[in-house]
Amino acid sequence: MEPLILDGKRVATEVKESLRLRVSALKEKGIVPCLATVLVGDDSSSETYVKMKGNACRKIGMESRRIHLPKETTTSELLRVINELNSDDDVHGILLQHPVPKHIDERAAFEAISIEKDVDGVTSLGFGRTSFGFGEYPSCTPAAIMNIIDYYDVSVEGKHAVVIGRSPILGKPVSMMLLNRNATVTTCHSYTENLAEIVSQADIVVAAVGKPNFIKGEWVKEGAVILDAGYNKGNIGDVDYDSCYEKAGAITPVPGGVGPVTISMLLKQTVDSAEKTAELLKKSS
Ligand SMILES: Nc1nc(=O)c2c([nH]1)NC[C@@H]1CN(c3ccc(C(=O)N[C@@H](CCC(=O)O)C(=O)O)cc3)C=[N+]21
Repeated sequence: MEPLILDGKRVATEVKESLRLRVSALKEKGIVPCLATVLVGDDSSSETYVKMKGNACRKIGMESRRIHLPKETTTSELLRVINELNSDDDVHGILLQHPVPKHIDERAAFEAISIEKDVDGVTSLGFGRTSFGFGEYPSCTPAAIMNIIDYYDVSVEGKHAVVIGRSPILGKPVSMMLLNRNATVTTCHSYTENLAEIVSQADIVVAAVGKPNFIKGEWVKEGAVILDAGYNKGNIGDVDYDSCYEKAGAITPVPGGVGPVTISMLLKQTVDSAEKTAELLKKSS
């Protein structure tokens, strides 16, 4: 049987439609939700992603402030920029695009983002809260995966979810979020032995390795739900789509799957943050 195509574009469009109304309501109160994006260096695909994020903001009436720093930027210079954004009341969310050039301490830069503005869920505090199940802003790609799962009513409780990848803003937090929804979670990574055998036991497969077409259809159980969070050069996912299509019960395409929803989650969490500012202003006036 042909799998259900999990249409991320459609999910993202619905999320963004609902945000438009919230953005106009905020603007009536004099608050323009604003996301600051920080890009260091001149990696062309990072530039494309950051542009897409800024454009998506403007399309729904939000503001985006784009900060582009040269590749020679030092860790302390980057920290200073982040601290300025932290104390700027007009900025409701900060996104530091990963990866930064190798000489920069990326973890230190992520940690410098204040928790109120960590709409991209990159701080250890944000991760810890998300893991405990009360985090306000989970990382955007994990949030997107959960959003797609919910939109299509994929059942999670008691299911075996196999996550391939354990990065701090993708594999690790999505593993925790699935665990919090009562899945049985296996997190695989580059040291995992018998990967194919583990994947073959999965009801839900989340691919987050960053290796093009890595997950093969032969590994996958008939009827499994496959979510491809991989982004590789040339818009190629981590899932070998054609072979997995034959086996899957449901599958996200690339492009048009997890990616667009990731951006809509970033916008949503920035609007959430702006609404909290509005609440605080109301209380203090
Ligand atoms: N701090 C940080 N947070 C991130 O969330 C983050 C990051 N760094 N670094 C890079 C990755 C990558 N990422 C993507 C988001 C959307 C698409 C996306 O929308 N892609 C479209 C196609 C893109 C195109 O049309 O060119 C699609 O899949 O349909 C892709 C990739 C967010 N990331």
